[in-house]
Amino acid sequence: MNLRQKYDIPGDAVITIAGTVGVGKSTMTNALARALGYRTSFEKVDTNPYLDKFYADFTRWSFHLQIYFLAERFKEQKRIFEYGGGFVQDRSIYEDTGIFAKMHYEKGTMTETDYVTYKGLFDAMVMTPYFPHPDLLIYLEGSFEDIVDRIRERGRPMEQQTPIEYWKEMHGRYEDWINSFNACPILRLNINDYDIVQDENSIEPVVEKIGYFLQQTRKLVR
Ligand SMILES: Nc1ncnc2c1ncn2[C@@H]1O[C@H](COP(=O)(O)OP(=O)(O)O)[C@@H](O)[C@H]1O
Ligand SMILES: Nc1ncnc2c1ncn2[C@H]1C[C@H](O)[C@@H](COP(=O)(O)O)O1
Repeated sequence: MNLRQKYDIPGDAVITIAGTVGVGKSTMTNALARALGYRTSFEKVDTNPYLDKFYADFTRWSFHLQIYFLAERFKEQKRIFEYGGGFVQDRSIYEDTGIFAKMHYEKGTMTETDYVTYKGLFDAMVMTPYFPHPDLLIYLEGSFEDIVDRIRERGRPMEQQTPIEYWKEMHGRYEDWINSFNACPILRLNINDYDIVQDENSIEPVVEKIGYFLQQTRKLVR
């Protein structure tokens, strides 16, 4: 019996991993997909044609980057739908608008016209009854200091050159965002409570929590 069966997790659920840059979403996505026998859906970083340019000049490229991410995530959504679920997704589509686009607009690095255009497109595509929301959003949280250490350790050049205030602002916004998020059920995990890098078996308590959580939410919708 595998972990998915042991904890009574359906084969067709869609679990999305949310949290600030560097918190450990990709690492969790891989570990969880392996444990559950699910497929993965990753955001493209290395082949993203706008990301380097965006970090070099937020004002010039923020609209282009948001449109690119929206299109990519929507294509992934279609792929997940076509497979009939059974996916772990690295970052939710909701963070694009709720964190990034909003932050750049409010900080003055995205114009109001661009923000209104982007938000209108996002709402028309995503916030409708036709868009299947994930069965569960796992929110990874940790202290700002631990997360900045992880960004440094990973060492993506564009992120190293970004002022620390950017990560601080984002960290604060994530707390506010998750406290008012209601598009799907949320499971919060603190990064100090597991260590899937040092100990692969520490994924089992996470899977157990997911199983328990999905059973509770299934009871609620019945
Ligand atoms: N549970 C963990 N314990 C220790 N280090 C971790 C853990 N999860 C991720 N990391 C490290 O933190 C860095 C960022 O992780 P990553 O999964 O790429 O984050 P994200 O996808 O959220 O940006 C990487 O260097 C990764 O090896
Ligand atoms: N919607 C976004 N706007 C701006 N930047 C974004 C967006 N989504 C992801 N990013 C950036 C942040 C990181 O530098 C990379 C990858 O994110 P990660 O949290 O490391 O998976 O893309």
